[in-house]
Amino acid sequence: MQRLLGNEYGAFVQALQLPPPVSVRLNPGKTAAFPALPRVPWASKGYYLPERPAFTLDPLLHAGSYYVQEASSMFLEQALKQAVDVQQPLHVLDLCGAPGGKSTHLASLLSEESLLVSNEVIRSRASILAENVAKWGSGNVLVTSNDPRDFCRLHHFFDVMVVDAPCSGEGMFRKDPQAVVEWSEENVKLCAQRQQRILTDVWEALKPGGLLIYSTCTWNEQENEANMDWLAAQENAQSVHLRLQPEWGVEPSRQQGVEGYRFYPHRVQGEGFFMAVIRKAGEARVADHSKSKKKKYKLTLAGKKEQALVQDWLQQPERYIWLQHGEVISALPANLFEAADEVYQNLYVLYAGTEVAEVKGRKLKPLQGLALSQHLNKKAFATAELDLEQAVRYLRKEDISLGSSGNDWLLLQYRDVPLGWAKQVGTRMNNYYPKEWRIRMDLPQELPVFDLLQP
Ligand SMILES: C[S@@+](CC[C@H](N)C(=O)[O-])C[C@H]1O[C@@H](n2cnc3c(N)ncnc32)[C@H](O)[C@@H]1O
Repeated sequence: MQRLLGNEYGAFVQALQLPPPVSVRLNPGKTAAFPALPRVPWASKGYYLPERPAFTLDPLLHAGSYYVQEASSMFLEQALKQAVDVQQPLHVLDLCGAPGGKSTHLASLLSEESLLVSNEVIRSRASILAENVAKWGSGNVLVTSNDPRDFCRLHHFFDVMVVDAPCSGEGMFRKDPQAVVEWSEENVKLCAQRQQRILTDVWEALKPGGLLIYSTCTWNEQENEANMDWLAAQENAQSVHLRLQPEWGVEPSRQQGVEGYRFYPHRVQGEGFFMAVIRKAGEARVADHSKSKKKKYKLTLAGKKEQALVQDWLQQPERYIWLQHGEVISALPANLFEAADEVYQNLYVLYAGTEVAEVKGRKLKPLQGLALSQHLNKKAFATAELDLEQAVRYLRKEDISLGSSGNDWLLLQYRDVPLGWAKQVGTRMNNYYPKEWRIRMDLPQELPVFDLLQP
């Protein structure tokens, strides 16, 4: 580091002793709030908080109104906005997706006609990714759990690929003491080799003219510039230049042909991070979304009766195609059918679009994905507003009582933002919050009040 930083090394070491900044990114599909907080300069919805609150006790976090994300990582927004026309319908891959920071960010930046495939190879982590994607509620994401090598089956499929690679984590040293314990020169070498393998494996799935956005949370050159130069030389790919504002403090870097962007804690309010963007050789082509007549599809449509029942549960139902997988009915933007089917043919899909309902005999049970969808038609359901304590107890999957009676599904909300479903049975209320998602921490005597989304 001393070699890389020269006379800035002292300031760098000092910054490592300071507490890491806390930042969040708001979900524009769920809140129009403009909090009176300092902004993350390179991300339109990123804000710094003065200290780290007990986020777990804020119902709006569980509702997907915001995501707690380290600020440097939000630079992805600049790569995407500067290097791609995000108004176009795109096929985008987030290869190393869990827990979902970059995927939820991508979901907010892409158009509704775009398909985001959000992948995580480790199955247990893929479930957390699916949970965060469902909470974000954009409805145009397929969550998959595959090894990078499986993506070669999707030949020239993606316009953009984000590879936020597993790395030696030097940039996380002040946030995660375990990263310090695990660091060794040998591990850096192994990480660099694994990254090369991952990049080689997925390259085939990128369209000619497509973009690769590569990032790590480490500083050594082997895992960063050297890897990008190696790939660009091997594949004849071009470096993509991003414009930086001097006040951001982001440092451009270059070993050979590819320009990278470095984030140091003494220069930016964020953790250590590296990003580079390269373009695959060849002509860019717009994705063909037309439906082929001869093809045998893997996706099955929901029956007419079921479709009729769920139709008005989403706004603008004509935008969707209604799928049925086992007992689950999901909605997918209709223009994505062909592309989604191709993904289903080749990969293991864990979550698709918006999970709307489960077929229970002749009845339908609304699902959590619907409650948290940005496109939910609230008018189709009875709603009830919870106070903070009721909301937290609901999210702990405790029994709560609102003193009402009835016999129907209730959409429970906190500050007008949906949290999930309950079913009234007479005066009793059954809590349908997903068991795996429940808050497990013990409650303090007094709950903190969050004003994060207040102006
Ligand atoms: C830096 S993290 C991704 C963070 C995520 N992009 C976000 O913004 O929330 C790297 C991810 O790569 C996954 N991973 C580990 N080994 C991998 C491999 N061989 N191929 C692909 N992904 C791998 C890890 O499980 C981890 O979830």
